[in-house]
Amino acid sequence: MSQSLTALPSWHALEQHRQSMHAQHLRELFAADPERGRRFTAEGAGLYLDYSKNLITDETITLLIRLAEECGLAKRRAAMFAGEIINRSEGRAAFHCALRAPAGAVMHTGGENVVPQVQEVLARMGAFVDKVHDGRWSGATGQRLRHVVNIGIGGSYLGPEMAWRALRNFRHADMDVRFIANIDGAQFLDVTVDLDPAETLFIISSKTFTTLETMTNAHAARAWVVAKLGEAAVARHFVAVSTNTEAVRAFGMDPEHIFGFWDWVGGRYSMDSAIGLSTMLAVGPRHFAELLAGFRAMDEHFQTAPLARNLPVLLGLLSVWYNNFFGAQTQAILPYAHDLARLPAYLQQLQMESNGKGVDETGQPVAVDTGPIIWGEPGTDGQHSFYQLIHQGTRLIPCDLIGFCQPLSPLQNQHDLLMANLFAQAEALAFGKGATDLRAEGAAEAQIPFRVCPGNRPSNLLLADALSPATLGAIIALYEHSVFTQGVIWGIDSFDQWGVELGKILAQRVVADIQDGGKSLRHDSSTNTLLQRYLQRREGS
Ligand SMILES: O=P(O)(O)OC[C@H]1O[C@](O)(CO)[C@@H](O)[C@@H]1O
Repeated sequence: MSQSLTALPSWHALEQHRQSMHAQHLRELFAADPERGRRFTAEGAGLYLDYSKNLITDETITLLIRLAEECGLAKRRAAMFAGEIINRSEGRAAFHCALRAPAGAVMHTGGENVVPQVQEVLARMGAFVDKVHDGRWSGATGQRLRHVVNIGIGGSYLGPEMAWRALRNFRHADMDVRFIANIDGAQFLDVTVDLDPAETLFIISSKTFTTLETMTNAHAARAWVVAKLGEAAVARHFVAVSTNTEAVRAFGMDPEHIFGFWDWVGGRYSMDSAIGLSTMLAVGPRHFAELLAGFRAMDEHFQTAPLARNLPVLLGLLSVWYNNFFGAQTQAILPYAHDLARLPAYLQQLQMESNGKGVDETGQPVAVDTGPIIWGEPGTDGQHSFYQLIHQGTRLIPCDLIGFCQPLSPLQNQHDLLMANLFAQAEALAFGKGATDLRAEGAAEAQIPFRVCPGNRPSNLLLADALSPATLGAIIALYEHSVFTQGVIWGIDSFDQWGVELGKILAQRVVADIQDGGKSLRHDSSTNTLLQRYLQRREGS
């Protein structure tokens, strides 16, 4: 696919069109078209996208849409929603859209309508959450379980942690949710330091139930509970979320306490599956249902809106535009919402694990760059740190700025100040400030080269009314489908992640080497020397 990608008529046309964009500046594009800020907008699932401050013209969008058509986006999208095996290297469907299908919908994969199973797990989750909330499910000593610790990593952690923070205003009054992901004991000790095992419920979240970090932390948690409450307490203080029921049983957990999901749910696409149990414990079943409704609304928009007005398609194609035609290597996610502090980290896995691929679906090397590096921090913090490089540095960094009209945490006029910064940054990025304006303001001539902000730095601005559960669901599904759109253009499998396996296997070998005291080191000279030094010095002096 990717060999022929560069041979597509639309790709050629985009290359030529890109040349014609060299001399264009957003200042002129806006001056030439007073309607630009209204025309280059789209709406769906409660989200308003202003993409007018991108380095685009009408022709750019026409050509990008043509590219999507020539790459068969509509057909690939239909295949995903039909539960076909689109994750070919793993022989699986990527059917996360079935997780938010309404009860009664019919969605087949592998010849089976999976909606009843999804609904059954959701109902079990809801019943369990209600019991924890009203105290019918208590700890082994009869005390209320007020603290939930989710043990999981990657897709079994980033979504739940992001949602715990994002939905701060919707939390059940006395639920405290914490997360242990890292195998570094520092995190376990830090998270549990002030917890009482008698009031703590652990959720062991792992699709495979084999992940070293998660299994190690799960055993540490088990020992921590057993030390205070005895072996019999495990059943009251541990539940599991996994597709691997056999392994959960082997861990010693009652099958009744397993909340399952399916191999057609990728880890990084699983926050709306049972992996969201900690989210449901945090915000309750009703808000969790609203979160799913937000995902669903964006699924519907993605399936039905014309490509040129389709939010995920536009975002995905704009990413391709900068990645492949401007050589942009990174993309910044800048939420102007403190509660979305972990969104950049969440989207990092979603985008980089999905589209960080060097071969196409047929196993041939790709001919063009694929997934960009995703990074970011909430505004306004980032403004006082790395925005300098975005405004005046030598690299082009397309930015997604995200804001909300209504504050859920009103404090004096601070929301207006926050939003003023958001709008001002988008303006500054696009239009900058030239030497003429600086001179007119009386800037010292010697300072002018340092003070000029060239502008012409692209951004999307995503605006929603409030950071509600439904809005969060819509935002996540927006990025899921944007990532999908990009993957279709590049012709890659966005749903496997073979690249992370090698490190896992080598780590197991190194663990064995450390355990036998380095007697038979068979690595390269660098690794051997590092291990020897570590073994000599790890006890300290
Ligand atoms: O849920 P599991 O199976 O423990 O895997 C955790 C994470 O590890 C990965 O496989 C990558 O190492 C991710 O894709 C996944 O989200």
